[in-house]
Amino acid sequence: MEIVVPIVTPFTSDGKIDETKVRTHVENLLKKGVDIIFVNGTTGLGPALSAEEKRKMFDATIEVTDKVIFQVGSLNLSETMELVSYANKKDLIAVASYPPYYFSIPKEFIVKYFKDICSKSSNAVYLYNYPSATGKDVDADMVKEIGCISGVKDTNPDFAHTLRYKELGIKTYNGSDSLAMTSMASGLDGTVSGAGNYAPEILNQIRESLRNGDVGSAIKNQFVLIDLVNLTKRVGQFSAIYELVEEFQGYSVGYPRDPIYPLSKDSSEKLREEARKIWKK
Ligand SMILES: O=C(O)C(=O)C[C@@H](O)[C@H](O)COP(=O)(O)O
Repeated sequence: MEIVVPIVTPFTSDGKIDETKVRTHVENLLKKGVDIIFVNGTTGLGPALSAEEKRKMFDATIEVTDKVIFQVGSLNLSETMELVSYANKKDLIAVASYPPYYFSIPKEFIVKYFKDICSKSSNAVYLYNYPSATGKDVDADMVKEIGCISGVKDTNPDFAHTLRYKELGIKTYNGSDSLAMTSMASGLDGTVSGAGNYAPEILNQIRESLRNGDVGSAIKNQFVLIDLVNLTKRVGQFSAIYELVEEFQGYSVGYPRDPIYPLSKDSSEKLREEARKIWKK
């Protein structure tokens, strides 16, 4: 029942990565029971990061822990390969990648993309499958055809789709916050939860309740998480997370970066007030 958090990327007001804030955030999450840090994911605005910025996020995180999944994917394979090679010299759990997104490409290209990454990587290679964001579904049959994927984060409301990967005997996580409890209760290896940035305690409470057979409490906390996530989606999920980390964890993780605009002062205050009503810490 692992808790994996795809961390935010803390930017300064002029759009640079603030490595000190990365380390502070990672240290706190580990203290709060998070097991693995996923860098350069969706919540980390991965597709908006340059290769150098992805590397910076990875370097800042591995200063604190080697329990890291390093998302390296991009639409420039040579950049991705540079990051894979860079990771070959480091200690981490795995490199990961979403499939090439935006462009309509044949399935064979996706298979080749992951085979190319595997051929370069001395680390485990994980798939980040997020069909609603990338427009591509690299399902269990494709993973079998690729033949070298040893883990997957499947952000998918279709839990049966996620279970199919587990049949392959690979590390399997679901990346939907609304399925955090199900992911931990169902024989997957755990949950990947963006909400874990600001509410790691809730994920831990769900896990402890499940370990104690207290499904009632687990579901109650899952509903709190769902309500918080739905609240963030109403104002801009990826900007709202920065606000709620400060509100609930007590430190700043800087700002998002335009065009993922920071919330206005008024929106931030309203969000925080609503969030405190949902989660009476
Ligand atoms: O930020 C990441 O890399 C994640 O895994 C979480 C991501 O898959 C996404 O934010 C999940 O959104 P939903 O809970 O599916 O609305």
